[in-house]
Amino acid sequence: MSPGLSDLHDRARALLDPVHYDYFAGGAADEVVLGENERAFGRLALLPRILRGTPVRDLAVALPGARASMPVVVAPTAFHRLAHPDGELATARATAAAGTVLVSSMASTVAVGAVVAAARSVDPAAAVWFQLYLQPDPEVTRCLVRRAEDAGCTALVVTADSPVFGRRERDVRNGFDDLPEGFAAENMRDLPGGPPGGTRDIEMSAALSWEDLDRVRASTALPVLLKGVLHPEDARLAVDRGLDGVVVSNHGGRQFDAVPAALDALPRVAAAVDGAIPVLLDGGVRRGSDVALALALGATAVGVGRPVLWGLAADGEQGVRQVLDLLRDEFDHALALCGGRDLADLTRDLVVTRGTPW
Ligand SMILES: Cc1cc2nc3c(=O)[nH]c(=O)nc-3n(C[C@H](O)[C@H](O)[C@H](O)COP(=O)(O)O)c2cc1C
Ligand SMILES: CCCCCCC(=O)C(=O)O
Repeated sequence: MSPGLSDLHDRARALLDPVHYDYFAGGAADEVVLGENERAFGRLALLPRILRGTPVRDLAVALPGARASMPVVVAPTAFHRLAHPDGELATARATAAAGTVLVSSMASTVAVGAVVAAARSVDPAAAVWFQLYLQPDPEVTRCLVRRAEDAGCTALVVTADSPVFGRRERDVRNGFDDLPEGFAAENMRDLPGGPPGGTRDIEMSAALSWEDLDRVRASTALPVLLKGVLHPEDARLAVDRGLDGVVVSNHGGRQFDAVPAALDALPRVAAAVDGAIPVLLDGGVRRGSDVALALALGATAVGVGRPVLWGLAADGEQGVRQVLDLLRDEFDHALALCGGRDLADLTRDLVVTRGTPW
């Protein structure tokens, strides 16, 4: 982690309620995957090309429903008002100012309409995607999709890695199982079957299937991406079923502590997709060189989760700006040192395993 990010992390830890810090920082069970996500980047090295660069590099990338100024988007994370009173509004403004995409969590503490409005107050063309957990009651899912459409979101990201909620032992130890008084998952307010004026719980369901996802695909004209893909066969199914992108992700090590690091799962997923749709990756991205490695292994862009929360907790909108600016500068620097002019120059032949002659 760069000194800039680790400083923000230290400040965030000092400012946050320790129970909320643990919720943000923690992972499932022994937190093996949490650490592996970061260590996986350290096991690989980049093999630069020389004498083929340019002084000004093009970092922009076309994504479903968005053109981003760099291949780094803000991954969906819940409950930003626990990190800072401005919550998701601050994150949305900072992300729009950085010219990239905010994936707004269904478990946001600000309703999606206000999140999009905050982003568009900075840049009228700002792209916000809506992250969705399919709900067992299809009518609730339909309402959430409509809310995202009405808010002006430009894509949906369906998270499918949570048939049940991960065992997060820090949260169990801390007794953190509900939001404090005065905070709510605002997108869940006034939904069918919920209390009038109140919020419904977000439900995880092991009964959901590809057919439920097909129904969402058929119900909207928005691009639909699938998040939580690790098995190449699931990536192939996503292509076959007309999805618009996949996100290789183990939920930041928060769901199942027996899965591979996200980066280690990427090459086979990218091979299975074979360029048919964009492949995003999140989990453990902490440096611009991590972004370059992921792109060289087949990612179209990466998502960052916790670093954004540390920036938000440390310094609100400014802190999130700092995180995104830092990653952009570092990535641009890494691209220059690889002899790259644009993202297409980050190819598989640049990646070697550290510690073994190649
Ligand atoms: C505090 C926290 C809350 C999260 N909430 C969500 C969520 O609401 N929906 C979702 O799909 N993923 C959620 N995630 C997972 C992130 O989208 C992403 O996969 C993960 O944070 C990436 O790893 P990183 O934190 O190492 O960058 C959450 C992650 C964290 C740390
Ligand atoms: C049942 C509450 C759902 C909140 C989801 C947030 C999340 O995905 C996380 O990793 O935490």
